[in-house]
Amino acid sequence: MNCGCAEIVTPGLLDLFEARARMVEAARPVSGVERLALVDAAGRVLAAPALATLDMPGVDNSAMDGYALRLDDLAAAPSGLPVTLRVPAGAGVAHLPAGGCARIFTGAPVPRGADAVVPQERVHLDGKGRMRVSGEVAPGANIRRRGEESRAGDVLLGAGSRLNAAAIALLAGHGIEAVTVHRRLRVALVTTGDELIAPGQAWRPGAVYDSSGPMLRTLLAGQGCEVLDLGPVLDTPEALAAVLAEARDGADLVLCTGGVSVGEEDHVRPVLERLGGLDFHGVAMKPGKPLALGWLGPSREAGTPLIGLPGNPVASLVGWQLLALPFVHGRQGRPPAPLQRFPVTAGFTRRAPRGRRELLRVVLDWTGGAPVARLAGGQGSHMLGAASQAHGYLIIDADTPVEEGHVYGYCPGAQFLD
Ligand SMILES: Nc1nc2c(c(=O)[nH]1)N[C@H]1C(S)=C(S)[C@@H](COP(=O)(O)OP(=O)(O)OC[C@H]3O[C@@H](n4cnc5c(N)ncnc54)[C@H](O)[C@@H]3O)O[C@H]1N2
Ligand code: MOO
Repeated sequence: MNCGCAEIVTPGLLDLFEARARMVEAARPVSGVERLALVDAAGRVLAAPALATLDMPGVDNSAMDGYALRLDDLAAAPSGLPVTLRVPAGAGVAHLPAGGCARIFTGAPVPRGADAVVPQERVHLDGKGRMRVSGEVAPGANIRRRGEESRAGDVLLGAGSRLNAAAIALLAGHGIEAVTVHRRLRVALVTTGDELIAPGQAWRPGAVYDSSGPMLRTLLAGQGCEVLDLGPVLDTPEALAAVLAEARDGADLVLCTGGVSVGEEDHVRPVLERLGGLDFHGVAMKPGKPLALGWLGPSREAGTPLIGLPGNPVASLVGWQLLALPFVHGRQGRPPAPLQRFPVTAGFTRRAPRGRRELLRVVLDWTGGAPVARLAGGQGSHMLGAASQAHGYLIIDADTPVEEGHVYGYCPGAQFLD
């Protein structure tokens, strides 16, 4: 399957991983922190480590619904132990009287003196309220020990950690009510193109409904960014320069789509060079080739960074995920993360991408018990259908054909949502 485009080998393209490293290197964290209630901090990035307030677990407690006992008492009472105590979750730490055992529930404090918990499935209760156990019981069985996960004062999450659902739960479990987080990143979004129209506007031949704008707004919102929406902009250098000058003030990053290729209607690069400077332009990736990083303002240090994503929507998506996202994370104070990849077998053949790495939109088929990558649909960089269905990308090195049954690097899409 191919998009029918002629393959052009462009000299001087930056290697994908080199471009990613340049993005990481260029991304300085923004200053400014705020104190937020934990419940309002989902998706935000910690600006200071979060410390354990308690030993976790706070007390020895039961991992099972069952019976807490002393192993010595059990060994000494072949006809069973009387149930002399009942410990529900929420009870304080009791004492287990010698010669008896305690009915206990998951999470309830193990009474002092008990050295094992037996799950109720392994217990027989006779008519006299005595409990007998089948099988061996190991010392410490089914007891979650105080402090086995962390101790009071330990670092639970370092500065730079994103507060995902599990992180929120971890801090909530320590009774933490408020956290210090980096302020939201302000991103100015500029879509370019005379052809772009918005939903509700009448379509005419040649017009294109703006799909990258809504896509990028969704992606930015998913990263907790504040979006200043400044598009669509007409394809003239004057219109673009005016919008970029406005975008520069008050944004931590300007994200542009379209107009970044080499035609005379593509003004991003020349305007960027006039209003600031260019770090790089052109990456050996397919889709996503004409991606640019630069800055608006007097210098890289004092200016506002700009990432120019290609106009084709799938090129924009891939450029965002592999290159813009690590930059956004760096600006948010998150540490760089490696691109997650693992080997997966291709279930199709395909001609070699010329001169650049190709990121094929694939789904993983598990029907044979091991994953096999299949094309998710048409691979043109204007074809959003496959991108919307794909589980991830099969990464094909430049000038390497895809052969069915051979193994290639698979890059899961879920990593870009974190
Ligand atoms: N002679 C060459 N032409 C092109 C090259 C090249 O190397 N030499 N590279 C091609 C590649 S690869 C890509 S990717 C595109 C990117 O071009 P631009 O970034 O300049 O994007 P535009 O020309 O403005 O638009 C391209 C395409 O995408 C549609 N588009 C743009 N914005 C949106 C949007 N917000 N929503 C939906 N669709 C959008 C636009 O209508 C065009 O069809 O350049 C190739 N050309
Ligand atoms: O091949 Mo472009 O990079 O269409 O995205």
